[in-house]
Amino acid sequence: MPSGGRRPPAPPRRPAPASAAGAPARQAALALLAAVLERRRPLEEALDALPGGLAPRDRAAAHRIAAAVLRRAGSLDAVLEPFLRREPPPPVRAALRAGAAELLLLGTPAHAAVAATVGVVPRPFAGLVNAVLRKVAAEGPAALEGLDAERLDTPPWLWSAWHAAYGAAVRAIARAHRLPAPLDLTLAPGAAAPEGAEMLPTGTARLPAGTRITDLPGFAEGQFWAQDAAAALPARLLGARPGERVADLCAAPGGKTAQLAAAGATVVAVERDPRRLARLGENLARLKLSATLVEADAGSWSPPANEQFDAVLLDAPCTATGIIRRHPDIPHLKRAADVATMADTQARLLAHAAALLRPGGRLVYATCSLQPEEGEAHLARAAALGLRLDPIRAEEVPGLPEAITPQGTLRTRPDMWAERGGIDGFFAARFLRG
Ligand SMILES: C[S@@+](CC[C@H](N)C(=O)[O-])C[C@H]1O[C@@H](n2cnc3c(N)ncnc32)[C@H](O)[C@@H]1O
Repeated sequence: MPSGGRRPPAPPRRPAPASAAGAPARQAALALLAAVLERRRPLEEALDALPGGLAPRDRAAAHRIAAAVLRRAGSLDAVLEPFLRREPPPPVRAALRAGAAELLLLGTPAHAAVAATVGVVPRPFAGLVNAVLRKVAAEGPAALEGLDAERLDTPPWLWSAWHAAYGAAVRAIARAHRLPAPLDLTLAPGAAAPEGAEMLPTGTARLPAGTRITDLPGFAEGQFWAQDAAAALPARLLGARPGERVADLCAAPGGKTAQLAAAGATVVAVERDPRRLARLGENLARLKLSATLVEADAGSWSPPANEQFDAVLLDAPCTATGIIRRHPDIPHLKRAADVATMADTQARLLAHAAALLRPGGRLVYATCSLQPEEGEAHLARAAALGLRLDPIRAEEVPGLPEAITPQGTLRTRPDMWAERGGIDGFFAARFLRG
Protein backbone atom coordinates (compact mmCIF):
# COMPACT_ATOMS: atom_id res chain seq x y z
CA MET A 1 0.00 0.00 0.00
CA PRO A 2 1.36 3.49 -0.79
CA SER A 3 2.75 5.39 2.14
CA GLY A 4 0.09 7.63 3.69
CA GLY A 5 -2.75 5.63 2.03
CA ARG A 6 -5.81 4.52 3.88
CA ARG A 7 -7.73 1.26 3.67
CA PRO A 8 -11.51 1.26 3.89
CA PRO A 9 -12.36 1.68 7.55
CA ALA A 10 -13.36 -1.45 9.48
CA PRO A 11 -16.29 -1.18 11.87
CA PRO A 12 -14.93 0.50 14.99
CA ARG A 13 -14.05 -1.92 17.79
CA ARG A 14 -15.58 -0.23 20.78
CA PRO A 15 -14.80 -1.50 24.26
CA ALA A 16 -17.92 -2.45 26.26
CA PRO A 17 -19.00 0.49 28.44
CA ALA A 18 -17.94 0.31 32.07
CA SER A 19 -21.64 0.30 32.97
CA ALA A 20 -21.88 -3.21 31.48
CA ALA A 21 -19.35 -4.45 34.06
CA GLY A 22 -20.22 -5.37 37.62
CA ALA A 23 -18.89 -4.99 41.15
CA PRO A 24 -15.77 -7.11 40.49
CA ALA A 25 -14.67 -4.56 37.86
CA ARG A 26 -15.06 -1.66 40.31
CA GLN A 27 -13.26 -3.56 43.07
CA ALA A 28 -10.46 -4.38 40.67
CA ALA A 29 -10.25 -0.71 39.58
CA LEU A 30 -9.80 0.30 43.22
CA ALA A 31 -7.11 -2.36 43.67
CA LEU A 32 -5.26 -0.94 40.64
CA LEU A 33 -5.53 2.61 41.98
CA ALA A 34 -4.30 1.58 45.43
CA ALA A 35 -1.32 -0.19 43.88
CA VAL A 36 -0.31 2.85 41.82
CA LEU A 37 -1.22 5.72 44.13
CA GLU A 38 -0.51 4.23 47.56
CA ARG A 39 2.20 1.66 46.89
CA ARG A 40 3.71 3.30 43.78
CA ARG A 41 3.61 0.10 41.75
CA PRO A 42 3.41 0.30 37.93
CA LEU A 43 -0.10 -0.11 36.56
CA GLU A 44 0.96 -3.01 34.32
CA GLU A 45 2.36 -4.87 37.31
CA ALA A 46 -0.90 -4.25 39.19
CA LEU A 47 -2.90 -5.54 36.22
CA ASP A 48 -0.82 -8.72 36.22
CA ALA A 49 -1.55 -9.13 39.93
CA LEU A 50 -5.37 -9.02 39.55
CA PRO A 51 -7.07 -12.32 40.38
CA GLY A 52 -6.74 -14.81 37.54
CA GLY A 53 -10.46 -15.61 37.74
CA LEU A 54 -11.53 -12.05 36.90
CA ALA A 55 -13.59 -12.06 33.69
CA PRO A 56 -11.80 -10.39 30.74
CA ARG A 57 -14.65 -7.89 30.46
CA ASP A 58 -14.26 -6.89 34.14
CA ARG A 59 -10.49 -6.70 33.80
CA ALA A 60 -10.82 -4.42 30.77
CA ALA A 61 -13.38 -2.22 32.54
CA ALA A 62 -11.18 -1.99 35.66
CA HIS A 63 -8.24 -0.97 33.50
CA ARG A 64 -10.33 1.66 31.72
CA ILE A 65 -11.65 3.16 34.97
CA ALA A 66 -8.23 3.19 36.65
CA ALA A 67 -6.56 4.70 33.59
CA ALA A 68 -9.20 7.45 33.38
CA VAL A 69 -8.63 8.32 37.05
CA LEU A 70 -4.85 8.37 36.62
CA ARG A 71 -5.08 10.61 33.55
CA ARG A 72 -7.46 13.08 35.12
CA ALA A 73 -6.91 12.80 38.89
CA GLY A 74 -6.29 16.53 39.32
CA SER A 75 -9.46 17.51 37.47
CA LEU A 76 -11.57 14.88 39.23
CA ASP A 77 -10.32 16.08 42.64
CA ALA A 78 -11.14 19.67 41.69
CA VAL A 79 -14.71 18.64 40.80
CA LEU A 80 -15.08 16.67 44.04
CA GLU A 81 -13.52 19.35 46.24
CA PRO A 82 -16.62 21.54 46.93
CA PHE A 83 -18.63 18.48 47.97
CA LEU A 84 -16.20 17.19 50.61
CA ARG A 85 -15.96 18.73 54.08
CA ARG A 86 -12.92 16.71 55.14
CA GLU A 87 -10.43 14.41 53.50
CA PRO A 88 -11.88 10.90 53.17
CA PRO A 89 -9.65 7.83 53.78
CA PRO A 90 -7.62 6.81 50.71
CA PRO A 91 -9.93 3.94 49.59
CA VAL A 92 -12.94 6.26 49.74
CA ARG A 93 -11.11 9.01 47.86
CA ALA A 94 -10.20 6.42 45.21
CA ALA A 95 -13.82 5.24 44.94
CA LEU A 96 -15.03 8.84 44.60
CA ARG A 97 -12.50 9.50 41.86
CA ALA A 98 -13.46 6.28 40.08
CA GLY A 99 -17.18 7.07 40.35
CA ALA A 100 -16.60 10.62 39.12
CA ALA A 101 -14.50 9.27 36.21
CA GLU A 102 -17.34 6.96 35.23
CA LEU A 103 -19.86 9.79 35.42
CA LEU A 104 -17.85 12.52 33.74
CA LEU A 105 -15.39 10.77 31.42
CA LEU A 106 -16.57 7.27 30.60
CA GLY A 107 -20.26 7.86 29.91
CA THR A 108 -21.61 5.43 32.53
CA PRO A 109 -25.28 6.26 33.23
CA ALA A 110 -25.59 8.10 36.55
CA HIS A 111 -27.72 5.50 38.34
CA ALA A 112 -25.29 2.69 37.43
CA ALA A 113 -22.15 4.66 38.34
CA VAL A 114 -23.52 5.82 41.70
CA ALA A 115 -25.03 2.49 42.75
CA ALA A 116 -21.99 0.48 41.70
CA THR A 117 -19.55 2.79 43.47
CA VAL A 118 -21.62 2.87 46.67
CA GLY A 119 -21.54 -0.93 46.56
CA VAL A 120 -17.74 -1.11 46.82
CA VAL A 121 -17.04 1.32 49.67
CA PRO A 122 -17.09 0.39 53.37
CA ARG A 123 -20.63 0.68 54.71
CA PRO A 124 -20.02 3.75 56.96
CA PHE A 125 -19.10 5.73 53.85
CA ALA A 126 -21.95 4.60 51.63
CA GLY A 127 -24.12 7.63 52.44
CA LEU A 128 -21.32 10.10 51.81
CA VAL A 129 -20.33 8.50 48.50
CA ASN A 130 -23.95 8.36 47.37
CA ALA A 131 -24.54 12.04 48.18
CA VAL A 132 -21.29 13.28 46.67
CA LEU A 133 -21.62 11.32 43.44
CA ARG A 134 -25.20 12.50 42.96
CA LYS A 135 -23.93 16.05 43.18
CA VAL A 136 -21.12 15.21 40.76
CA ALA A 137 -23.67 13.76 38.33
CA ALA A 138 -25.71 16.95 38.47
CA GLU A 139 -23.07 19.65 38.69
CA GLY A 140 -19.86 17.90 37.60
CA PRO A 141 -20.10 18.32 33.82
CA ALA A 142 -20.28 22.11 34.05
CA ALA A 143 -17.60 22.21 36.75
CA LEU A 144 -15.27 20.10 34.62
CA GLU A 145 -15.71 22.44 31.66
CA GLY A 146 -14.48 25.43 33.62
CA LEU A 147 -11.24 23.89 34.90
CA ASP A 148 -7.67 24.44 33.71
CA ALA A 149 -7.51 20.69 33.14
CA GLU A 150 -4.11 20.60 31.45
CA ARG A 151 -2.44 22.11 34.48
CA LEU A 152 -4.48 20.25 37.07
CA ASP A 153 -3.71 16.89 35.49
CA THR A 154 0.05 17.51 35.17
CA PRO A 155 2.42 17.38 38.17
CA PRO A 156 3.89 20.88 38.69
CA TRP A 157 7.49 19.66 38.27
CA LEU A 158 6.68 18.21 34.84
CA TRP A 159 4.76 21.31 33.80
CA SER A 160 7.72 23.56 34.72
CA ALA A 161 10.25 21.30 33.01
CA TRP A 162 8.21 21.06 29.79
CA HIS A 163 7.49 24.77 29.82
CA ALA A 164 11.22 25.46 30.11
CA ALA A 165 12.00 23.04 27.28
CA TYR A 166 9.06 23.53 24.89
CA GLY A 167 7.44 26.86 25.85
CA ALA A 168 3.72 27.23 25.10
CA ALA A 169 3.57 23.68 23.66
CA VAL A 170 3.43 22.42 27.25
CA ARG A 171 -0.36 22.88 27.11
CA ALA A 172 -0.74 20.80 23.96
CA ILE A 173 1.53 18.11 25.45
CA ALA A 174 -0.65 17.96 28.57
CA ARG A 175 -3.80 17.82 26.41
CA ALA A 176 -2.39 14.88 24.46
CA HIS A 177 -2.16 12.90 27.71
CA ARG A 178 -5.91 13.02 28.27
CA LEU A 179 -6.79 10.32 25.77
CA PRO A 180 -5.61 6.75 25.25
CA ALA A 181 -3.18 6.33 22.35
CA PRO A 182 -4.01 4.43 19.15
CA LEU A 183 -2.62 0.94 18.57
CA ASP A 184 0.46 1.29 16.38
CA LEU A 185 1.96 -1.69 14.57
CA THR A 186 5.28 -2.32 12.87
CA LEU A 187 4.70 -4.73 10.00
CA ALA A 188 6.95 -7.70 9.31
CA PRO A 189 8.70 -7.41 5.93
CA GLY A 190 6.18 -8.12 3.16
CA ALA A 191 3.19 -8.29 5.55
CA ALA A 192 -0.02 -6.44 4.73
CA ALA A 193 -1.52 -4.02 7.24
CA PRO A 194 -4.61 -5.27 9.11
CA GLU A 195 -7.90 -4.14 7.65
CA GLY A 196 -8.90 -0.65 8.69
CA ALA A 197 -5.35 0.44 9.53
CA GLU A 198 -4.15 3.88 8.52
CA MET A 199 -0.63 3.81 7.08
CA LEU A 200 1.43 6.64 8.58
CA PRO A 201 4.08 8.31 6.41
CA THR A 202 6.87 6.72 8.46
CA GLY A 203 5.55 3.22 7.68
CA THR A 204 3.67 2.43 10.90
CA ALA A 205 0.15 0.97 10.64
CA ARG A 206 -2.30 2.65 13.03
CA LEU A 207 -5.56 1.32 14.44
CA PRO A 208 -7.99 3.01 16.84
CA ALA A 209 -7.29 3.14 20.58
CA GLY A 210 -8.83 0.17 22.35
CA THR A 211 -8.07 -2.28 19.51
CA ARG A 212 -6.74 -5.52 20.99
CA ILE A 213 -3.70 -6.68 19.05
CA THR A 214 -4.35 -10.33 19.88
CA ASP A 215 -7.77 -10.10 18.15
CA LEU A 216 -6.23 -9.07 14.83
CA PRO A 217 -5.86 -11.64 12.05
CA GLY A 218 -2.17 -12.23 11.46
CA PHE A 219 -1.11 -11.72 15.09
CA ALA A 220 -0.41 -15.37 15.86
CA GLU A 221 1.36 -15.70 12.51
CA GLY A 222 3.80 -12.94 13.44
CA GLN A 223 2.75 -10.43 10.80
CA PHE A 224 3.27 -7.38 13.07
CA TRP A 225 4.15 -6.19 16.53
CA ALA A 226 2.95 -3.32 18.71
CA GLN A 227 5.25 -0.31 18.54
CA ASP A 228 4.37 3.36 18.67
CA ALA A 229 5.20 5.27 15.48
CA ALA A 230 7.89 7.22 17.36
CA ALA A 231 9.35 4.11 18.99
CA ALA A 232 9.84 2.64 15.51
CA LEU A 233 12.13 5.48 14.44
CA PRO A 234 15.42 4.84 16.35
CA ALA A 235 16.02 1.40 14.81
CA ARG A 236 15.16 2.76 11.33
CA LEU A 237 17.63 5.58 11.85
CA LEU A 238 20.34 3.07 12.69
CA GLY A 239 19.82 1.65 9.19
CA ALA A 240 21.01 -1.89 9.96
CA ARG A 241 21.99 -3.80 6.83
CA PRO A 242 21.89 -7.55 6.12
CA GLY A 243 24.82 -9.32 7.67
CA GLU A 244 25.90 -6.46 9.93
CA ARG A 245 26.67 -7.26 13.57
CA VAL A 246 24.43 -5.10 15.74
CA ALA A 247 24.20 -4.84 19.55
CA ASP A 248 20.77 -3.89 20.88
CA LEU A 249 21.35 -2.67 24.43
CA CYS A 250 18.44 -2.56 26.92
CA ALA A 251 16.42 -4.61 24.51
CA ALA A 252 13.23 -5.94 26.12
CA PRO A 253 10.42 -6.37 25.21
CA GLY A 254 12.14 -6.39 21.85
CA GLY A 255 10.31 -4.10 19.43
CA LYS A 256 13.62 -2.71 18.21
CA THR A 257 15.37 -6.09 18.30
CA ALA A 258 12.65 -7.33 15.94
CA GLN A 259 13.19 -4.39 13.58
CA LEU A 260 16.95 -4.99 13.48
CA ALA A 261 16.56 -8.74 12.96
CA ALA A 262 13.89 -8.18 10.30
CA ALA A 263 16.38 -5.91 8.48
CA GLY A 264 18.71 -8.91 8.20
CA ALA A 265 21.27 -7.92 10.82
CA THR A 266 22.89 -10.40 13.18
CA VAL A 267 21.64 -9.07 16.49
CA VAL A 268 22.84 -9.50 20.06
CA ALA A 269 20.07 -8.31 22.41
CA VAL A 270 21.27 -7.39 25.91
CA GLU A 271 18.73 -7.04 28.73
CA ARG A 272 19.21 -7.03 32.48
CA ASP A 273 15.77 -8.20 33.61
CA PRO A 274 15.36 -11.96 33.16
CA ARG A 275 11.56 -11.84 32.97
CA ARG A 276 11.62 -9.15 30.36
CA LEU A 277 14.31 -11.03 28.45
CA ALA A 278 12.07 -14.12 28.46
CA ARG A 279 9.23 -11.98 27.07
CA LEU A 280 11.59 -10.74 24.34
CA GLY A 281 12.34 -14.36 23.44
CA GLU A 282 8.62 -15.15 23.20
CA ASN A 283 8.01 -12.12 21.03
CA LEU A 284 10.79 -13.03 18.63
CA ALA A 285 9.51 -16.62 18.46
CA ARG A 286 6.04 -15.39 17.45
CA LEU A 287 7.63 -13.19 14.79
CA LYS A 288 9.88 -16.03 13.58
CA LEU A 289 12.91 -13.78 14.03
CA SER A 290 16.11 -14.60 15.81
CA ALA A 291 18.73 -12.83 17.89
CA THR A 292 21.30 -13.88 20.47
CA LEU A 293 19.77 -13.07 23.85
CA VAL A 294 22.08 -12.06 26.68
CA GLU A 295 21.02 -11.42 30.27
CA ALA A 296 23.48 -8.81 31.48
CA ASP A 297 23.99 -5.23 32.61
CA ALA A 298 24.55 -3.37 29.35
CA GLY A 299 26.82 -0.97 31.23
CA SER A 300 29.44 -3.62 31.88
CA TRP A 301 28.72 -6.47 29.44
CA SER A 302 31.68 -7.66 27.36
CA PRO A 303 30.95 -9.63 24.22
CA PRO A 304 32.93 -12.82 23.59
CA ALA A 305 36.46 -12.08 22.35
CA ASN A 306 35.72 -8.39 22.95
CA GLU A 307 34.00 -8.20 19.59
CA GLN A 308 33.27 -4.72 18.25
CA PHE A 309 30.00 -4.06 16.47
CA ASP A 310 29.11 -2.39 13.18
CA ALA A 311 26.23 -0.67 14.92
CA VAL A 312 24.85 -0.27 18.43
CA LEU A 313 21.35 0.74 19.46
CA LEU A 314 21.09 2.06 23.01
CA ASP A 315 17.43 2.46 23.95
CA ALA A 316 18.27 3.55 27.45
CA PRO A 317 16.09 3.22 30.53
CA CYS A 318 14.54 6.60 31.36
CA THR A 319 11.76 8.34 33.26
CA ALA A 320 9.44 7.49 30.35
CA THR A 321 7.72 10.88 30.43
CA GLY A 322 7.25 10.64 26.65
CA ILE A 323 4.85 7.70 26.89
CA ILE A 324 2.31 8.99 29.42
CA ARG A 325 -0.46 8.54 26.81
CA ARG A 326 0.15 4.79 26.98
CA HIS A 327 1.15 4.67 30.67
CA PRO A 328 -0.93 7.19 32.64
CA ASP A 329 0.59 5.90 35.89
CA ILE A 330 3.95 7.53 35.07
CA PRO A 331 3.17 11.04 36.43
CA HIS A 332 2.09 9.40 39.69
CA LEU A 333 5.20 7.22 39.98
CA LYS A 334 8.05 9.49 38.91
CA ARG A 335 9.59 12.32 40.89
CA ALA A 336 11.75 15.24 39.74
CA ALA A 337 14.81 13.65 41.35
CA ASP A 338 14.45 10.57 39.12
CA VAL A 339 15.55 12.60 36.08
CA ALA A 340 19.10 13.15 37.34
CA THR A 341 19.35 9.53 38.52
CA MET A 342 18.32 8.25 35.10
CA ALA A 343 20.63 10.70 33.32
CA ASP A 344 23.58 9.30 35.32
CA THR A 345 22.63 5.75 34.34
CA GLN A 346 22.27 6.80 30.71
CA ALA A 347 25.72 8.44 30.73
CA ARG A 348 27.26 5.22 32.07
CA LEU A 349 25.47 3.13 29.43
CA LEU A 350 26.42 5.53 26.65
CA ALA A 351 30.12 5.37 27.55
CA HIS A 352 30.04 1.58 27.46
CA ALA A 353 28.02 1.51 24.23
CA ALA A 354 30.60 3.72 22.52
CA ALA A 355 33.35 1.29 23.51
CA LEU A 356 31.49 -1.61 21.84
CA LEU A 357 31.61 0.09 18.41
CA ARG A 358 34.23 -0.57 15.78
CA PRO A 359 35.93 2.55 14.38
CA GLY A 360 33.49 4.07 11.87
CA GLY A 361 30.58 2.19 13.44
CA ARG A 362 27.17 3.79 14.04
CA LEU A 363 25.38 4.33 17.32
CA VAL A 364 21.81 5.46 17.93
CA TYR A 365 21.02 6.66 21.43
CA ALA A 366 17.30 6.91 22.25
CA THR A 367 15.00 7.50 25.21
CA CYS A 368 11.22 7.81 25.53
CA SER A 369 11.57 10.82 27.81
CA LEU A 370 10.61 14.45 27.22
CA GLN A 371 13.24 15.65 29.68
CA PRO A 372 16.22 17.30 27.92
CA GLU A 373 18.55 15.94 30.63
CA GLU A 374 17.84 12.46 29.25
CA GLY A 375 18.21 13.51 25.62
CA GLU A 376 19.92 16.63 24.31
CA ALA A 377 22.14 16.95 27.39
CA HIS A 378 23.98 13.76 26.41
CA LEU A 379 25.29 15.28 23.17
CA ALA A 380 28.25 16.94 24.89
CA ARG A 381 29.08 13.69 26.71
CA ALA A 382 28.93 11.77 23.44
CA ALA A 383 31.35 14.22 21.83
CA ALA A 384 33.77 13.72 24.73
CA LEU A 385 33.59 9.96 24.09
CA GLY A 386 34.78 10.45 20.49
CA LEU A 387 31.31 10.11 18.97
CA ARG A 388 30.57 12.45 16.07
CA LEU A 389 26.94 13.48 15.59
CA ASP A 390 25.57 12.16 12.29
CA PRO A 391 22.66 14.55 11.65
CA ILE A 392 19.26 13.01 10.90
CA ARG A 393 17.76 14.37 7.69
CA ALA A 394 14.08 15.31 7.37
CA GLU A 395 13.56 12.80 4.53
CA GLU A 396 14.50 9.98 6.93
CA VAL A 397 11.40 10.78 8.98
CA PRO A 398 8.70 11.42 6.34
CA GLY A 399 5.83 13.63 7.39
CA LEU A 400 7.49 14.75 10.63
CA PRO A 401 9.91 17.57 9.71
CA GLU A 402 8.99 19.34 12.95
CA ALA A 403 10.64 16.48 14.87
CA ILE A 404 14.12 17.20 13.47
CA THR A 405 16.00 19.69 15.63
CA PRO A 406 18.42 22.27 14.18
CA GLN A 407 21.29 20.09 15.47
CA GLY A 408 20.01 17.08 13.54
CA THR A 409 18.60 15.07 16.42
CA LEU A 410 15.09 13.67 16.64
CA ARG A 411 12.66 15.05 19.20
CA THR A 412 9.09 13.79 18.91
CA ARG A 413 6.38 15.01 21.29
CA PRO A 414 2.90 13.68 22.04
CA ASP A 415 1.29 16.84 20.63
CA MET A 416 2.84 16.19 17.19
CA TRP A 417 0.63 14.57 14.55
CA ALA A 418 -2.33 15.63 16.70
CA GLU A 419 -4.71 15.24 13.75
CA ARG A 420 -3.53 11.65 13.28
CA GLY A 421 -3.84 10.65 16.95
CA GLY A 422 -0.49 11.85 18.28
CA ILE A 423 2.86 10.18 18.71
CA ASP A 424 4.96 9.20 21.71
CA GLY A 425 7.69 11.52 22.94
CA PHE A 426 11.14 10.27 21.97
CA PHE A 427 14.65 11.61 21.68
CA ALA A 428 17.13 10.00 19.29
CA ALA A 429 20.60 10.96 18.14
CA ARG A 430 22.85 9.13 15.70
CA PHE A 431 26.61 9.10 16.03
CA LEU A 432 29.64 7.77 14.18
CA ARG A 433 32.66 6.56 16.06
CA GLY A 434 35.68 8.46 14.81
C1 LIG B 1 13.10 1.56 27.24
S1 LIG B 1 13.09 -0.12 27.66
C2 LIG B 1 13.67 -0.86 26.19
C3 LIG B 1 12.63 -1.09 25.13
C4 LIG B 1 13.16 -1.94 24.01
N1 LIG B 1 14.38 -1.43 23.44
C5 LIG B 1 12.15 -2.15 22.90
O1 LIG B 1 12.25 -1.50 21.88
O2 LIG B 1 11.26 -2.98 23.07
C6 LIG B 1 14.49 -0.23 28.67
C7 LIG B 1 14.92 -1.65 29.03
O3 LIG B 1 16.21 -1.56 29.59
C8 LIG B 1 16.33 -2.53 30.59
N2 LIG B 1 17.49 -2.12 31.40
C9 LIG B 1 17.54 -1.15 32.32
N3 LIG B 1 18.79 -1.00 32.78
C10 LIG B 1 19.55 -1.90 32.12
C11 LIG B 1 20.93 -2.24 32.14
N4 LIG B 1 21.78 -1.60 32.94
N5 LIG B 1 21.36 -3.20 31.33
C12 LIG B 1 20.52 -3.87 30.50
N6 LIG B 1 19.19 -3.59 30.44
C13 LIG B 1 18.72 -2.62 31.23
C14 LIG B 1 14.99 -2.52 31.28
O4 LIG B 1 14.77 -3.74 31.99
C15 LIG B 1 14.07 -2.35 30.08
O5 LIG B 1 13.66 -3.60 29.59
